[in-house]
Amino acid sequence: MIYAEILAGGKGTRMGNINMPKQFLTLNNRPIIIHTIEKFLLNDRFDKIIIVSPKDWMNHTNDIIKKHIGDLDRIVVVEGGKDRNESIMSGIKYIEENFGINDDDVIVTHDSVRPFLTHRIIEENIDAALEYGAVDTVIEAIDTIIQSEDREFISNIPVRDTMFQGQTPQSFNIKKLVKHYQSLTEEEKTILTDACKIYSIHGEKVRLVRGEVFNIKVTTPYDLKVANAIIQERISR
Ligand SMILES: Nc1ccn([C@@H]2O[C@H](COP(=O)(O)OP(=O)(O)OP(=O)(O)O)[C@@H](O)[C@H]2O)c(=O)n1
Ligand SMILES: O=P(O)(O)OC[C@@H](O)[C@@H](O)[C@@H](O)CO
Repeated sequence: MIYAEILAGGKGTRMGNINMPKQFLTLNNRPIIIHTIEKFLLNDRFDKIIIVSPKDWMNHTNDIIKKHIGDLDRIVVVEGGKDRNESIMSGIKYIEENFGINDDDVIVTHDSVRPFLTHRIIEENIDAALEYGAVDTVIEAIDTIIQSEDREFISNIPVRDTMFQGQTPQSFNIKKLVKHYQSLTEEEKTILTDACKIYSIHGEKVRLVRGEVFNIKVTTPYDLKVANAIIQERISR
């Protein structure tokens, strides 16, 4: 089975003073998360599309899906966890309880607040997850990346050609992901800002898929302006 998991279990604190998590803010009159879900619905390889939502926003999530998309068997809303990786695991728990996990099942996980991903990115994630078992979506670093251990002076300037910026989707063989996640210590879990690190921390290979510069994560009020500009530019084409 091939699953999509759209991560919307966060609060969006860096967006500042908003009265709802950022994934529910609108772009061109439709919630950001709806734009994202629609990209996944266009791909018929997904057996199930799991949406992970904060507990208090599950009704709202179901309501806006009904309103903007309709009542679809392929979509289910489940409760998120206290951090992003726990939210990923909540979706996997749902899969385990309802369908069981087979050796070759894969999951394409994606930030609900990256509404501009493309069909190509999704397709390449599915194919690479089936072949390699772990996939990250990245773009080449445009700026030189500066490393500073003390945050005051440069400790290293890595060769830029070897530097990439991580986006999503991140896609995994589900059995392997569960195995690796369960073997992490509690301390290791707290330093993970990224699901692929669950693999690299164990020295495991993760295949790269090229993302797009416009596949932005709507994190701050500035990003929201950029996202609106992208939408307006697409409407006027
Ligand atoms: N417990 C969590 C935390 C985050 N996410 C999701 O992971 C994605 C990327 O995370 P981020 O941009 O950091 O979202 P927030 O945690 O909501 O933002 P902030 O850190 O500003 O509070 C978002 O779609 C967010 O909803 C999630 O599913 N469960
Ligand atoms: O650390 P943050 O909460 O900003 O983001 C966590 C993830 O969403 C992030 O690792 C992917 O979007 C890839 O950049």
